Amino acid sequence: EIFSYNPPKNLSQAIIIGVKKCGTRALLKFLSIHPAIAVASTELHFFDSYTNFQHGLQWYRAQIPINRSSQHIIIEKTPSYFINKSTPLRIARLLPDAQLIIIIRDPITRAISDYVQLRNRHRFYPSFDDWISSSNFTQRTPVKIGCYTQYLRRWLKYFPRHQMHFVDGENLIHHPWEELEHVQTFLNLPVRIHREDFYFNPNKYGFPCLRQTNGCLGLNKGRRHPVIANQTRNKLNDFYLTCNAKLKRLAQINFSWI
Ligand SMILES: Nc1ncnc2c1ncn2[C@@H]1O[C@H](COP(=O)(O)OS(=O)(=O)O)[C@@H](OP(=O)(O)O)[C@H]1O
Repeated sequence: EIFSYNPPKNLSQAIIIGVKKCGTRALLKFLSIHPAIAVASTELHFFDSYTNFQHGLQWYRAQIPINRSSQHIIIEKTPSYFINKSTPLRIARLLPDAQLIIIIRDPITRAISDYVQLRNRHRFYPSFDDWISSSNFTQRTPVKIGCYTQYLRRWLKYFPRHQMHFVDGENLIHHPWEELEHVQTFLNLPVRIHREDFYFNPNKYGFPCLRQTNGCLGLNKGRRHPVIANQTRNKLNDFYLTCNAKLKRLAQINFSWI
């Protein structure tokens, strides 16, 4: 039954499939100001949860209400899709034409961001440097995720490269309008999001916000990061060197931090 749903004509779907802690929320929020785009306000976890998946595509689509008649592209973001084993096949079966948006950033910064989130949830937690000093540091999920190619390979089995778009999460912080222009072009949309739509907020460590009410992200985004030792950085740099080189080839991208 769930495979028999026919999407309404003229409605296309894009999904921000990840990556966790790379700026997925900022990207979705910024895209939501485009007149043609409707977004899901929460992470839907439809394709990575067996229970949610049983609700079927009709349920999924109902989670993304269309508020304006101009809206014809619906977008949701669930960062765990990128690393979830079942998700690529499920999306390929149900939404074979979906456009996949993948935001990635410097894996070291990403690992620190993931670590800060974990530390906030636990009362006692080792420092980042101690955490990386252990011999099995590459097995820690926050470190592993930053080796993006391991997961990207799986996606490329189900989707051609031209159905994917990579966003530079570092540049989204410094020049959001540039990254958004690329996304709008990828989605075949006229460019409606411009430099004037943004300002940099000194109260949010200089992160960009939209020039509108509630235009900044919430307090759980843009957290303070710990300063890390050179030794830690070098260790992570060595680990990510091969991953990044593979990424450059596999994704055919050339971001400044790769
Ligand atoms: N404009 C703006 N405002 C605030 N934060 C911004 C922005 N752009 C990118 N970022 C970075 O996004 C990081 C959080 O990424 P995600 O939204 O993908 O996190 S999550 O996976 O949904 O938890 C978040 O990570 P932390 O700095 O560790 O909080 C930010 O570095």
